[in-house]
Amino acid sequence: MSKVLVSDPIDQAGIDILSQVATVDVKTGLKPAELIEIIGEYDALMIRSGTRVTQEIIEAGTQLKIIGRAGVGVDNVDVPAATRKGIVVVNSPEGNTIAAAEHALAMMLSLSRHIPDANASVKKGEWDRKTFVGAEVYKKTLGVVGLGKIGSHVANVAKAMGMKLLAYDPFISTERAEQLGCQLVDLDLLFQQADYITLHIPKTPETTNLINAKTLGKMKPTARIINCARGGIIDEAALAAAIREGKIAGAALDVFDSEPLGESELRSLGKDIILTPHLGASTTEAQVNVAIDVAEQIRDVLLGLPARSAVNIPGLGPDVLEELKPYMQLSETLGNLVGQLAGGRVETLTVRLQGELATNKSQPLVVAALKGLLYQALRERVNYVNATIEAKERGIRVIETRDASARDYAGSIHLEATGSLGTHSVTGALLGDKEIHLTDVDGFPINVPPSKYMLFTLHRDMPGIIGKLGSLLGSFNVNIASMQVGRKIVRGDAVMALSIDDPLPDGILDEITKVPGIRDAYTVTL
Ligand SMILES: NC(=O)c1ccc[n+]([C@@H]2O[C@H](COP(=O)([O-])OP(=O)(O)OC[C@H]3O[C@@H](n4cnc5c(N)ncnc54)[C@H](O)[C@@H]3O)[C@@H](O)[C@H]2O)c1
Ligand SMILES: O=C(O)[C@H](O)COP(=O)(O)O
Repeated sequence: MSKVLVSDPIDQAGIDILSQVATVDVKTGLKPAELIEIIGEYDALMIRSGTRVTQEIIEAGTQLKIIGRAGVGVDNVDVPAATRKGIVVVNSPEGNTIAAAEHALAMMLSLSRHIPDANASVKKGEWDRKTFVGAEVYKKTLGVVGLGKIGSHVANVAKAMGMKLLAYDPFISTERAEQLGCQLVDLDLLFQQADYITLHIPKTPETTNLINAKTLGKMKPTARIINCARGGIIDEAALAAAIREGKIAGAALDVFDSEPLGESELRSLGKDIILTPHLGASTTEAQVNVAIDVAEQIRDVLLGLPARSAVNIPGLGPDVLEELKPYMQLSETLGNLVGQLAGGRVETLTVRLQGELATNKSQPLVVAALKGLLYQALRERVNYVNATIEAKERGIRVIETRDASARDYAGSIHLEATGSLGTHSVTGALLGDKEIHLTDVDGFPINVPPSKYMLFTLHRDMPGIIGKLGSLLGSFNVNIASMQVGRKIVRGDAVMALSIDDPLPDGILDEITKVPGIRDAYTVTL
C-alpha cells in the first residue's frame, strides 16, 4: 500500500479520501531535518503553506510521486526541482478563493472602523467612543491590484457596498474589467486616487516590493492598504514609516515577508494597522474544499490516473502527450513570445496549425499556446489544465484555424495576438523533429532558435543600421549572441531578431527607437 505524509494541518475530509488508497501519517510541525529523515518512506506529501519543500527534501524523497498543496500558492515548493525528479505538484486553485476575498473585505471594514482595537479596549474594561471614530467605505474608491479570482470577488462585493472601483491588471481585458464594474487604470492613477488599495497578485520579480517608499509617496494621506496576497509585495519597513509619518492612514496585512512574523515595527503602529497570521484561507469551508480537492488528486495519481490541477505537468493522456511533446514546447514558446510582443493585455489570440498539425488531434497545441501566453501573468500557476479557463476569465478571444496546405515545414504553428502594443504574429517549426525555430515574425521570414533574452526591431532595410544598433548595445554593455534580419523586399521594411546574453537594461529600448530608420523595438524574456 502507498504511504502519504501529511505535514500541515489538513481537514479530516482529505485524510478520509487518502485513507481509501494509502496509509496516512499526519506529522505536523516537523523541522526540515526531521522531514528529510523520513520523507524517503513516502509516495506522496500533502502540505499547506507551513511546510517548505526544498530541493533537499525533494532529493531525499526517493519514492515521492506527488506533492499536494492544499491551497493556491506553491511558492513554498521548489517546483522546478520536483519537475526535474518527475514529481507531480498539484494545488487547489479555487478552493479558498471566497475565504481569501472575504478576509480582505473583513480587513478593509475592520481597519475603517478600528474594530480590533475597539474590541480590545472594551475587553480591558474601557468605554472609549471618541478614539474609535471610523470612516465609511460607501462612495469611496477601492483600487484592486490583480483582478483574478480573488480580486474579482472582492470587486463584486465592494461594488455592492457602493464603492467606486479602479483596477490594475496588465493581463485582464478592458471588457472583463467593465463586466466587474471596474475602470482599468494604470498603477500610478490607482495609487493617486484610491482610498483603499487591495492587493490580489502573485509574488513575482515584478511585484516584489511593488508597494515601496516611492509608490507609498503617491498615495493619499487617507489611503489604506490591504494585503491578503503574499508577503514581500510590500516593503514592510517603508510601510511602517509611511504610517508612522502620516503619509498614508493605515494598513491591514495577512501575509508577511517572513512568516511567522518576527520582531517588527509593524506591531507597534496601534489602531492604524491590523495584522493577522496568514488567515486568508482559514475558514472551515475553504479547508474542506482544498483538502478534498487535493486529496482526490493525490489518490488519483497514486492510482495511475492524471491530476486535474497539476502545476508542473500536462493533464493529458500519455500517448497524445508523447506524440505532441516537442510541438507543445514550440507552441508554448511562441505563445510566451507573441504575448510579450503584443504587450500583455491580449484581447485576441489566433492559432493557426499548419501542415501535418492541421488535425483535431492537435488541439492540445492551442492549450499550450495559451499556457505560454499567460505565463507572464500567472508564472508556474498556469498549466495545461487551467490555461483555457484562465484565458476565458481574462476575456481573451481564441480563434483556431487549420491550414493543411502550408507545407514549408512538416508542421508549423502560427500565432497572432492583439494586445496593448498592437497586433503581432510569430510562426515556428521544428528542425530535426526537436529543435525549435522561429520562422517568421510579423510577416517577415527569419530562421532563428529562440533564446532566453531577445530583442526585435522593426526598421528600414538600409546601410549602417545594423552597425548603429550594435554600437548602441555595446555602449550599454549588452552582448549580442546572434543576429538575423528578415525582409520581404530589398530596402523595404525589415525585422531584426537578436539573441542577447543578458536582459536589456532599463531605458535602452527608447534609445534604440531613436536610431534613424528603427521604427519599433521589443524585448522579450523566454
Ligand atoms: N492570504 C491567503 O491565505 C491567501 C489565500 C489564497 C490566495 N492567496 C494569494 O492571493 C493572490 C491572488 O490569488 P488568486 O487566486 O486571485 O490568483 P489569480 O491567478 O486568479 O489572480 C492573480 C491576478 O494577478 C494578475 N497579475 C499578475 N501579475 C500582475 C502584476 N504585475 N500587476 C498586476 N496584476 C498582476 C494576474 O493577471 C491575475 O489576474 C495570490 O498571491 C495567492 O497566492 C492568499
Ligand atoms: O496560497 C494559499 O492558498 C494561501 O496562502 C493559504 O495558505 P494556507 O493553506 O497555509 O492557509
